[in-house]
Amino acid sequence: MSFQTEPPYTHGSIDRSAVVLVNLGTPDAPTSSAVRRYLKQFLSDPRVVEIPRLVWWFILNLIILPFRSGQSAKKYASIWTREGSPLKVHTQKQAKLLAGALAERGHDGVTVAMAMRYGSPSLPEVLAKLKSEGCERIAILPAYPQYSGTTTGSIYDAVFAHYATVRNVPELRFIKQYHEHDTYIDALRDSVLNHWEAHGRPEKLVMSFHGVPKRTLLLGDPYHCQCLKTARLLAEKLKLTKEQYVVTFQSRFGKAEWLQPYTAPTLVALAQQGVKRVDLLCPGFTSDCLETLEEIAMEAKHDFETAGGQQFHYIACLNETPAWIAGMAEIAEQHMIGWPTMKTAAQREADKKAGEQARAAALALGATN
Ligand SMILES: C=CC1=C(C)c2cc3[nH]c(cc4nc(cc5[nH]c(cc1n2)c(C)c5CCC(=O)O)C(CCC(=O)O)=C4C)c(C)c3C=C
Ligand SMILES: [Fe+2]
Ligand SMILES: [Fe+2]
Repeated sequence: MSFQTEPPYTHGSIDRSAVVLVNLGTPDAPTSSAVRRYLKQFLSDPRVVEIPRLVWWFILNLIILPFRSGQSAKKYASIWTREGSPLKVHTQKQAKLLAGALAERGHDGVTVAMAMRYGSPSLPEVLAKLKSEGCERIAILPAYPQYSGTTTGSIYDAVFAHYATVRNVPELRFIKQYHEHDTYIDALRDSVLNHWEAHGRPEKLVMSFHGVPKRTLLLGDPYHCQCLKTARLLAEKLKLTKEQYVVTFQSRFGKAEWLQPYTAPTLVALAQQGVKRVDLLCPGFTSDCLETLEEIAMEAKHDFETAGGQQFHYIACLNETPAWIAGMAEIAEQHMIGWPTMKTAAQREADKKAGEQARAAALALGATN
């Protein structure tokens, strides 16, 4: 094992703090080859698919990638924008706005970057760039409010793997979850209330979360409990009774049982029971993406309407809403406590002088810089 050579250590250099907003990742283009590359990296992660590696290698390379890449590429093409994949575009905008929000709150020594767990910009390249810019403290902010080993756990893996080759590792903080954070729940409530103010209320509010295999729940993954808690807190803030909302899970992959109830069959059942209007919100996704814009706003809407439903309203993700940008800033801020991100000019000047004195003392002892 060898570690990267560091630039010569300099006493008194100004170090910065950084927040890295990390999302899942998305293909570089809505083409079969780009989707294949993305799916191969994503679905090869043992956190995502927990079956014996050799068996999975054959299934992935001989069945899933050849068939799914083309089908998924068509779906991506249906949501692609001139700026690119919605997931990446929103995450980029959120990071930029988060930097502004932190600066407004008085944090002038914080860099905000965004990175993807799969695809680009990759976590290793972003973390290396931050290091080259002198960021000595890094807070990792996953785009997922609810913790799951399949998502947040995998971001931890990638961060640890990157620093496993680095000699001078920065101070690290990880934001594990914010499924019950007031600012997150309030931002969701505002989105729903704004929608209702403009369009009236539905008979049922459907809160649809990305699914995971049921087995992960049985093995101790807290994701399911955290989704239910988010839903309960949001329902309380909206003053909904149990009959007025339902929690469902979407995006099932493969043949195994995933968390239930599944979103699409629930919508069909609601329509068959005579429910004419549903509003659907995806609280677990902080940015709109393939799973919300195509699977929900197109496919699920079609399923509901085909089964006799009349109005299907999709309520967009938090994306760049001011309440959510402020929410992210508050969450990040709470995890940077103790970091010198709000130093006054006088404090900085004093730090610089102390650094110069330490450097002079080190040179006197024979150090070379
Ligand atoms: C194969 C197993 C999968 C698990 C487990 C899983 C968990 C999981 N995923 C998200 C968030 C997103 N998933 C997205 C796309 C997506 N997810 C899977 C599979 C699993 N996800 C696949 C194969 C895909 C790709 C699309 C497809 O071919 O169907 C996305 C959207 C990405 C985009 O580019 O827009 C998000 C976001 C969570 C939160 C989660 C577990 C909690
Ligand atoms: Fe997924
Ligand atoms: Fe999907």
